[in-house]
Amino acid sequence: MRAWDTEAVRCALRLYLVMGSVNTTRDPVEVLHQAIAGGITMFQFREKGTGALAGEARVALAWRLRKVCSQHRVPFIVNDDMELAVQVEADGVHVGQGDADAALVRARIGEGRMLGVSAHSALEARRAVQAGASYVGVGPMYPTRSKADAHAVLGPAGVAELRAAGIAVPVVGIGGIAPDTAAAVMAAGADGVAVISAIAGAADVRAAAAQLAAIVSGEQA
Ligand SMILES: Cc1ncc(COP(=O)(O)OP(=O)(O)O)c(N)n1
Ligand SMILES: Cc1ncsc1CCOP(=O)(O)O
Ligand SMILES: [Mg+2]
Repeated sequence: MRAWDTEAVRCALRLYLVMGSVNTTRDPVEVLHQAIAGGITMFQFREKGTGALAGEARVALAWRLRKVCSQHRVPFIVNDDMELAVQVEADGVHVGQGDADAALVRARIGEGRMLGVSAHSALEARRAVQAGASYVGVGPMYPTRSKADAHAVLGPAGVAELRAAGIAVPVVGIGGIAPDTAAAVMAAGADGVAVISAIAGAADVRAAAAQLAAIVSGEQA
């Protein structure tokens, strides 16, 4: 299992697709192929919400998506479920403040995997780092329809607050991010943006990913 040092994590966070079967009307495997072709740098399997797969069907989809990421050397993260992450040999897990305790997840997945933790304040971010987080996900940056129980909108100021408090770990912004807002999240101090609908819901997935990849790399305004 590849060890994920801080700079490798920072690079992986650049353009981070988060998706499950409920986030697209197409085959998620094909969407992932197109997103990788467009330039995503990490993928998170987030199978939750109304209509989400469960049981063997969920595990089977996780394996299919995991194999696509392996073929293209794109890091594969599992949302919430540390046992599924271990089962499908994921590169990491992402948990929120209402999920399993970050320190317990770190102990379960070992030091060779990434641990992402959601944070809505510098205090939560500091506690996540102390628990062993490899990166923190901060949001929602903007209003989102992809997470029914989202925290109050923070805006890019939520990222700037962490940096002003001296939080130096890799940070990714998430929530309602689109081509016209991604640059502001990066300018606030994020190392990358995490998106669901801006890519998974796009008519042309590859083009949507490529546009965001150009923006976060500074090649396009
Ligand atoms: C990269 C990233 N950041 C934040 C989240 C949100 O996680 P969480 O607060 O646990 O909410 P759910 O996604 O589990 O509904 C995330 N998934 N990924
Ligand atoms: C998982 C998650 N965590 C905070 S907002 C959000 C949903 C992001 O989805 P979208 O990019 O479609 O707004
Ligand atoms: Mg969660």
